[in-house]
Amino acid sequence: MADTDKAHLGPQRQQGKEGEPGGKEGDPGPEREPGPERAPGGTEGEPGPKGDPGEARTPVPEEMRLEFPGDRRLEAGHAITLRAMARRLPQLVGRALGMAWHVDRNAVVALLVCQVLSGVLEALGLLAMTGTITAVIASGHIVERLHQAAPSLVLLASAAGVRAVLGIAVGGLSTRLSPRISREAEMRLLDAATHAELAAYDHPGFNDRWDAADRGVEVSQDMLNQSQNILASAASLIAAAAVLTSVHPVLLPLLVLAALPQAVAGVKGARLTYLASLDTMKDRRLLGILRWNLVDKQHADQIRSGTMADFLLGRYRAAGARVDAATDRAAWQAAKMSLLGSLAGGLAAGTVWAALLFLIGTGRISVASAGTATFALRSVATGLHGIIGYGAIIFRTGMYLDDWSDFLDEAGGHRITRGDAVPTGPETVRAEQLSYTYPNADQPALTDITLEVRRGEVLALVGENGSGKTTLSKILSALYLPTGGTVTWDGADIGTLDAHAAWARVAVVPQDYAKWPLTARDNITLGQPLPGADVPVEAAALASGADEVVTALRSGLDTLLAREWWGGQELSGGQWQRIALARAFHRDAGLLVLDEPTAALDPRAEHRIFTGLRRVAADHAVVLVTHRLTNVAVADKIAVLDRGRIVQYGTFTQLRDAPGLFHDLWVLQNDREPTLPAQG
Ligand SMILES: Nc1ncnc2c1ncn2[C@@H]1O[C@H](COP(=O)(O)OP(=O)(O)OP(=O)(O)O)[C@@H](O)[C@H]1O
Repeated sequence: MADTDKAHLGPQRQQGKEGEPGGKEGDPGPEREPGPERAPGGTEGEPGPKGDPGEARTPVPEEMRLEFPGDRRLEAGHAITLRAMARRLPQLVGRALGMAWHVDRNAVVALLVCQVLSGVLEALGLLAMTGTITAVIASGHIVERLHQAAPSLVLLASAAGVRAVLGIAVGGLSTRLSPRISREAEMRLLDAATHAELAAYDHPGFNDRWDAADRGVEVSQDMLNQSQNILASAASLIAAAAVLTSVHPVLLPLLVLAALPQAVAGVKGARLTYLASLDTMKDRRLLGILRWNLVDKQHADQIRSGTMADFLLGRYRAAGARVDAATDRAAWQAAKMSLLGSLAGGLAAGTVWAALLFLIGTGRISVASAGTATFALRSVATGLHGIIGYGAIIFRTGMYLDDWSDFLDEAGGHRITRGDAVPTGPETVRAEQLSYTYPNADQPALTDITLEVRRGEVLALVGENGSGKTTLSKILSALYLPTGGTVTWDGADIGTLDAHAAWARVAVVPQDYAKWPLTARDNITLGQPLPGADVPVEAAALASGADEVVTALRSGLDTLLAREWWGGQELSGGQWQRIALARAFHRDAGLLVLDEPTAALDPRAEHRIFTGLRRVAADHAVVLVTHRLTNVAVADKIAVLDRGRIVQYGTFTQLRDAPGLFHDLWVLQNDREPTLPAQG
């Protein structure tokens, strides 16, 4: 069986948070945050091209480094503009609040109230500024002037104090909401992934989309902070703009114009960062996979015995260097952009200040109003800067979240869209001229397969490596749908069946069975106990030989099977295989698929399985995949596969005694005369 799932979602997600892919490391990183004093509680934080089979190919060494689909990169590059950002900002803030609303609506209401209050208080504070300045610069005795300024000063101080408290409340509410939003986003993503067709994993694009969506989960918790920073900036901007306009109407439009260059630079910076993140996605995934393989217990012995650590670390270093180089390039370009923006912004700001001086000089505004305008100008500038800066960040976050929601909409492009018929049985599984070609494969893995297995029968699939046995067993059990021909269960095409209901009727022991870090009982029942409590579990364990394993466990069925986990116990390879068999025998299924079910078993345990198989077959249609030809004597029918086609079909004795592939393999397997040392 070709193990295509080594780089699957599991390990990647596990490293996601601290390492890679999609982790923090190597991330081009968020842009520097604008206006830290502004926001209460703000935190940031194909396979190769399918060549023409007729063409001669130049062999290219295939590194674990793939190219990102160009169209998506282009799309993203074009999408990030100032206008697009202005259009999307309210939508993104709405989305963040919507997600938060779903998680905890009371907290969202409280958050919004705090923001509005904070804006109102800022406006009051600025207005109080005029009273204070007027009183302080008036003529008269200092005590009298201070007395006159007292109400404004009290208002100013109270507004600042209450705003500080509101800031703390907003911080607390965000801390409460953010992780919950992230978990909700992750739950939805995991749910979508488990509702994708199994074949999705064979499409290279699926992993890309998963990575991008996974990134969306990571940033989802930042979205609320970014939104509320924008809201805070907007609230104080509106308050200060109102005050500024009351001082003189020309000041506000001038200031908005002055902020434009920095807005453009901010958006361009966000675009560069996002594109760099897309460019490095494959290498970041590679880092994650390498990291996982370097520390995973399953490979720890082979890394040592194969002295592979230096080689793998070298690969890690090279991929990391590529990520760093791309990140540096983006950072350097963004810095240049930012410098230009700041220069232009500085010139524009100078114009605003000159206008203010002009207004004072020509007596159009009083000195007290000019004082207020100075503070309001600063507030408006910080507010604008906040909206632009956080806008650019949330815009980028929004792009990751788009990837996330796209994945949810279509389960990564592979949502299961089969029928809704609920199967019983199946009593008869039949393949008719079945063919199957893996995505992006040049050759079909199966061609023109016609066979049948009924309840009470054992059908064996034999053939050399890569002949298509595992693929066929996956199609018969409705895990894959054929790309040609049909597979029917009791006459119903498997494409018309409800997928989950169909899988509930199948018990599979795959070559690489899962070793769940659960108790022995849960490892057998898979969390789906049958009526009768432990009685069916014990019966399944007895049939598979797992009874001996369970008896030897410290707490029997209650023992946790995973030594890395606190209190767990570890099993040997063969002991695990007995548990995997018990799992299949326990299932209330009509079709039983056994793919090399005894590869790890000792002769006694193997004998027990095969002598018991006829009993098991009484209630099941059994498909048995094995290379041990003595074991297929138990089968009613044997299909011999060669390069995806059935080349022989018959009973054990018919095939063994007739010339053909089965006979050849049989002879080779039994050609084991011990070579005696030469007599000297
Ligand atoms: N996920 C996949 N994507 C692309 N090709 C695949 C995939 N899985 C298997 N194949 C190809 O399909 C063919 C049949 O593979 P399959 O695993 O069904 O063979 P098998 O007879 O079970 O082999 P083995 O005896 O080694 O387990 C092989 O050529 C293999 O390379």
